[in-house]
Amino acid sequence: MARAFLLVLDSFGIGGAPDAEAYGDLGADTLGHIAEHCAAGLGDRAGLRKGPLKLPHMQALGLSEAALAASGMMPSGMELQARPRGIHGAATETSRGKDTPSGHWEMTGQPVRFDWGYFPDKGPAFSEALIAAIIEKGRLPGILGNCHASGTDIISRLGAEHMLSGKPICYTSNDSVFQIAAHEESFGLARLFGLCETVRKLVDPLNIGRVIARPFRGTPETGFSRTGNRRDYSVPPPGPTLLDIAAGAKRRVFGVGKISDIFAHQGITDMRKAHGNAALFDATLKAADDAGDGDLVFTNFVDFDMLYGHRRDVPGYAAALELLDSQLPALARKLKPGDLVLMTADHGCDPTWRGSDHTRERVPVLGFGPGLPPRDIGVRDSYADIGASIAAHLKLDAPQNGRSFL
Ligand SMILES: O=P(O)(O)O[C@H]1O[C@H](CO)[C@@H](O)[C@H]1O
Ligand SMILES: [Mn+2]
Ligand SMILES: [Mn+2]
Repeated sequence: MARAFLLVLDSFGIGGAPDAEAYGDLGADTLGHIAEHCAAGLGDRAGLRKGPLKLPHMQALGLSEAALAASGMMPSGMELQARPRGIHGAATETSRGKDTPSGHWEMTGQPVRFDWGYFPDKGPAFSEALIAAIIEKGRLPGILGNCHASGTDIISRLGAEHMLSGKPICYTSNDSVFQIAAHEESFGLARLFGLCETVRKLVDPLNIGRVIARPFRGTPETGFSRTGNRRDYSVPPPGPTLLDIAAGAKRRVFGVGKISDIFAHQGITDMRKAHGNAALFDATLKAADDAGDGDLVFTNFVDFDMLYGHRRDVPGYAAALELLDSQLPALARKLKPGDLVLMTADHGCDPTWRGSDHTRERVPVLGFGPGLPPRDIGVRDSYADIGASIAAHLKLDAPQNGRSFL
């Protein structure tokens, strides 16, 4: 039994989703395209990284095998292992949304079988009635934005007007999200969080997955940048997840990073916030020190998605993968006999793809632990097999969906 660690490399898809065409994502492949660009010399950035993508530890576990199984193609510059050392394979998403909550809930045993509400990307995104209610209940002079946008673009475009007018910047994407960007000082952080709670209630009837606070700082002269105080207001998962089962069995469930937000704080006993992938890794190591037999440590590494995938930044994404890969031995050294580490992703966000949204892809499933035998688990037909396997490992009741591969 010992402990289980579930590491989500947010948006680290490996291509090959059988339904990608329906999302306009046929051929999208986050790993494959990063590797291809790096091999062609298009992943270099002075002072950051250079040359082909190097992920020796994930490759040793069987990442190339997983990618080949998922997409039918080998990532450029990566080779098959004579003998992969880890659990390796891929998983296909059954939930219809290619968003963060759908991916995380499915991997913990609750696929999303309903359709989320989305806002249109032609014309105004939000209805007049919704805007009027937000203005009234939020006591606002109005709103800015009201469109699909990339969050970094829209604050550089509207940040100055926001500071002058006091109107928050409201925008969305192809995900089921209502995002609110506001200046931490001129608008106020607490006020932004309060507004998000108000809007959360207003968009509940529209079945919107998340309201997201996007605080930023800066001036029109120096430019604006987002801070680490992002907060997600998610609806709760559609049923009990692996986290609820573990917490109900009196196990500790460490939610590192935005995990707690994604699960609307349900089933988390220890919330550990950290800003940036490096700090998230350190927080995971600290949780490894604190977790006891039967406990679960669940970390989301958000930078892959937020800083590099959505920003279509190949060198940044490649460097972040290489950093995480280089840190894996430090986690391995913290493991005790019987521990299990599973690494996966929640969706893709191919940094070479058009637009700035997520991409429908399969995800890798890699696993290791002291004495854990290597195993090809093939292509799983739902992410839910991940949660089912962790439940089996921790000797917990099985979640409602998924089949254990252990
Ligand atoms: O462009 P930013 O604000 O980073 O937004 C991105 O982040 C949202 C939530 O993760 C996604 O829906 C996508 O639109
Ligand atoms: Mn995500
Ligand atoms: Mn995202």
